[in-house]
Amino acid sequence: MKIFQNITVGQPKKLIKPIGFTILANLVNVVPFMFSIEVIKIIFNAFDGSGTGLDMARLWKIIGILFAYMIVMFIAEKPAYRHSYRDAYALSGEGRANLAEHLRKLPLGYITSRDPGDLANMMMGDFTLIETGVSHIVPQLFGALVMPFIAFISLLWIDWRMSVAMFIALPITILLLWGCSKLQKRMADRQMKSKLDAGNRLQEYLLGIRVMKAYNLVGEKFARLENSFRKLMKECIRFEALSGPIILTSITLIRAGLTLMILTGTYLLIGGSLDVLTFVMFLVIGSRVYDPLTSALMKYAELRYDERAGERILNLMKEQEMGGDKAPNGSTDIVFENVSFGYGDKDVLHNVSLKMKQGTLTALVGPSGSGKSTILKLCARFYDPSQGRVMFGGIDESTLDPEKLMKKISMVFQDVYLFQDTIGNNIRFGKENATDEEMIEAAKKACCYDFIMKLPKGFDTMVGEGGCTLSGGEKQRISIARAMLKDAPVVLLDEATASLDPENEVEVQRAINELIAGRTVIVIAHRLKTIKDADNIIVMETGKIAEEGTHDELMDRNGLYKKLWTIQAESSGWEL
Ligand SMILES: Nc1ncnc2c1ncn2[C@@H]1O[C@H](COP(=O)(O)OP(=O)(O)OP(=O)(O)O)[C@@H](O)[C@H]1O
Repeated sequence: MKIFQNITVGQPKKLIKPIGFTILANLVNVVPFMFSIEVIKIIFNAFDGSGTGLDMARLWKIIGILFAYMIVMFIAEKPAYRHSYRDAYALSGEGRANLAEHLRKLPLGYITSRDPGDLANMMMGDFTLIETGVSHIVPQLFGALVMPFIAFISLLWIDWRMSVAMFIALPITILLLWGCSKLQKRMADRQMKSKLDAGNRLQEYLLGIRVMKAYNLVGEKFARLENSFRKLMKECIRFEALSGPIILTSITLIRAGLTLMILTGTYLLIGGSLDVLTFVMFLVIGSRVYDPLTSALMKYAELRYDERAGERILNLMKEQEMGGDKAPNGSTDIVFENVSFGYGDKDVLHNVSLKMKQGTLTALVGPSGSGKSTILKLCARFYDPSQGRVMFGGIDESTLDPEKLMKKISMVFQDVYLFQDTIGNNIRFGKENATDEEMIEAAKKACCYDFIMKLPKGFDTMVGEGGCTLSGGEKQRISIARAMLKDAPVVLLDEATASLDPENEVEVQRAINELIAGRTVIVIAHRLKTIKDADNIIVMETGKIAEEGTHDELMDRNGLYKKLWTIQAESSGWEL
């Protein structure tokens, strides 16, 4: 059934053990109940005026059995619990890891189009719902049906009329719950959306608090946050207002079975077709038989959340990963053949053809938004082109295994992200099994050794979330050390020296020169002075190649490059 498929994120077999153990536990719980009926019989026989004495021997035997039962239960319950929960936690643990792995393999375009808060919520919140669903809610619902089922079957033999009266409401209740499930699912959906929206608003509020203060936007942004909280509150109340009556009606229906049975029993007793002992037995069973079911029903509404959580995860898992299984060959020539590409509906590159030869330095220049970063991203196969081909060493990149391709490429971006880890480990992301010597060597070449050694714990110093405790230039050099350690033959570089102070700029430039020596390099240059000696300069304009050539050739051509060069030279006081 789809609900079990969803709740277990496609592994319904993981429900077998939790349900099995819960049913077993409920079956075993029937034992003392059966014995209490036996005790009633013994007492009844002793005091029914027939002169039979109290069967003490039998009573002691029952007490002994119940005592042994308690000990066995105590010993057996622990492993049963462990087994049933282990599968649920394994499911969410493995599921989270699989989802993270899957996200990594999806095209970057998909990830950036999704809300990060939504993805994080799926990873943590939705899997927690799955855990509870698989370990508690589904097994408890199944387990709760065991007692009524056994009681119904056994009581049918004793008196079918009483049994039917007692249980007639149960199938009606199940039908009612099933009938309302679609509506509940829709409400759970709306509530989840509001929860997500409130989470995003909160994240925006906390991250942007500095800007809000600076521009006096706190009132406006707070109103947005408050509205989203209010909407969430409304959705929660709406969900409860809908679920509450459904659950209460179900519980009332079930309890009505007891009243109906008493009515039937009284009628039959008066009519002489039912004896007192049987009536008392039904009364005792009727007062207890539905207890587990009513308490499980209280949690029934949660099942809808769990189902939706699983469905969201399954839908994400269905997203197509980037294909390709070929390995790159030795060549690192990169060629664009009539490449067009856009982000969603927005066309960014139009029929671009270019060649970046192995061992050369190619510079991409052009106005902001002309498509330079997009070319770098296509080189690294963060996306596949919508038309044309990107060839790496003569092989179409869309047929290459993305991970094998990335082994050949180092990237240094402007916005460096450092993980919340030690500086040493942040550099080691370049090469996991690097020795300390290799790491230190890379740090020295990237001009970051000296400042790292001045930090309280050197390479063991923790970097704050997002690397906020280091300056922009320091973060840049750490990312260069990382790329240095990776030692890939191709370097993609988004030149980041423009925003640095002069001292940091010199250091970063020295580090970059070390990194690119002898490799195939594609660099986005914001300051043309730094790429004057490039083997080839590609000038981009609105997603097309406007010009191409060496610095001298482009200067002679008197086109966009010369115009950009002149503007920069005038504003910075360079000499032509
Ligand atoms: N993830 C994205 N989603 C949607 N549009 C994007 C995305 N990334 C870039 N763009 C758009 O694509 C166009 C080209 O962007 P790109 O970053 O390639 O230009 P660029 O030349 O590198 O600019 P800059 O020099 O300012 O970094 C821009 O209009 C930009 O707004």
